[in-house]
Order: sequence, then structure tokens, then C-alpha cells
Amino acid sequence: MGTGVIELDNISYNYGGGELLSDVSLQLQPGSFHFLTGPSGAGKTTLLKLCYGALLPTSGRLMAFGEDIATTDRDQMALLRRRIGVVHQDCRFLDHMTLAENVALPLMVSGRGENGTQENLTELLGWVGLGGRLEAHPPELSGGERQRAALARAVILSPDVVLADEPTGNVDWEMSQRLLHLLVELNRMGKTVLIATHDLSLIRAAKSQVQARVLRIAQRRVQLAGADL
Ligand SMILES: Nc1ncnc2c1ncn2[C@@H]1O[C@H](COP(=O)(O)OP(=O)(O)OP(=O)(O)O)[C@@H](O)[C@H]1O
Repeated sequence: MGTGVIELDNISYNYGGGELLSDVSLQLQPGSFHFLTGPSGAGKTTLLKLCYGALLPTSGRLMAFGEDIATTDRDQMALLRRRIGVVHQDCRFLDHMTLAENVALPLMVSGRGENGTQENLTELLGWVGLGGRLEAHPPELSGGERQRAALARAVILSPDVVLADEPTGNVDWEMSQRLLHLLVELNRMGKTVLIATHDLSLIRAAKSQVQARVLRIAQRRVQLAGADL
């Protein structure tokens, strides 16, 4: 195997109704920036779920940080998952908690909510432009604020890899540029970034900011897209 932080080797996946992904091989090299595109229903979310271990491949081998996840026990898996920050398509906030509490939740769950975290949290929320919204509750937030909060929550444990599922799905162009810029900044900090999107204009806009590879799911396989986007 190679040296990717996440490596898929001839992975296939099926939910029970026929194969959705077939013989998918790809490597996310440390510090790389990838887009994953393809039509609705092609399997982008499914592929991300495989990458962060929420789904196990039907066949093939998946390595995360050099560990074969088929032989990884629960504790090791939990540690591996902490190295991968995920921005989910639907954000998934707890409405009764404040924005700050929601974003800090991964720290609490992982037992890292000790001294100094308030400072880090404030700094992180300032970075995504939500420094003045710490006490707001999720239903009070706009779509763009929710997406930025989801990004903050995904990186609060300082993961090595950031996987973002349609992070600009429900926001206007200006906000999608702002979110893209944050993801590019994370990549410049050394994080490996993979963004699933069907927004080709976002991919075009990224080209002037970052050296991104574009993967496309077509006919159950993942291919490297050409320069014709
Ligand atoms: N838990 C599940 N059980 C059965 N089928 C599922 C499940 N989750 C997804 N699917 C199906 O798998 C296919 C791929 O879904 P997936 O969400 O991965 O696609 P996608 O490319 O991310 O789509 P979109 O762009 O619309 O978000 C779809 O046909 C979907 O209905």
C-alpha cells in the first residue's frame, strides 16, 4: 500500500439493493485537497461515510492512517475517527444547546473539555466569523451560520483530515466562497481536505486558490476528472 492518510483499495459497497460503488481505489495523500463530484444519488455521501468508518466496505480494503479498519478494534477505531473531522450534509445540531456548546460537544465527548478550551472555542468561532453568536441556539442561525458552525465543530479536535459533505449546499454564492476559503485555509495549515459537492462553479472557483484534484463518481466507479470542468 501507499502512504495515503486514507486509502481505499478495490472497495465495493452495496446497501442491499445492488452494488452502488464498485472497485473503488483512491488515496488521500497527507495535505492534499480533493473534490468529489457526481450526480445526486451517485454515492458521494456513501463514499465519505466509508472514509470515516461510518460504513464498512462490502469488499476491498480500507486503510486509515496506516491501519486496516477490518482489523481495528472499537477503541482504536474511536481514536482514528477523532483524526477525521466531518462536516455533515444536514449539520445535526442539538437545538436546546447553545452554538458554543454544540461546537464544544466533541471535546466533551472525548474527555478533552478541560481548562483552556473556552479560549480555543472562542478563537475557533471567531475564525469562522461567529464570535458574536456563542450564546445563540441553532434554530436562530442562518444557513451560512449553521454551515460555518458545522465546520468549526468538525475541526475542534484538530483532526488531520476534514471531510465535508456539500458544505455549501444551502448558502448563496458569497457564503459558499467564504466557506471554501475556510477549507482552503485548513488545507494550508496542513490538513487533508475532501469536499463532496455537485457545485461545479465551486470547484472552478477553488482552482485559483488551491491545487485540487477532482474525483468524479460515474457508473459506480471513481475516476479522476479531466480539466474540462
Ligand atoms: N442507508 C441507506 N440504505 C439504503 N440505501 C441508501 C442508504 N443511504 C443511501 N442510500 C442510497 O444510495 C444511493 C447513494 O446515496 P448517497 O447519499 O451516497 O448519494 P449522493 O451522491 O451523496 O447523493 P446527493 O448528491 O443527493 O447527496 C442513493 O440511491 C440512496 O438512496
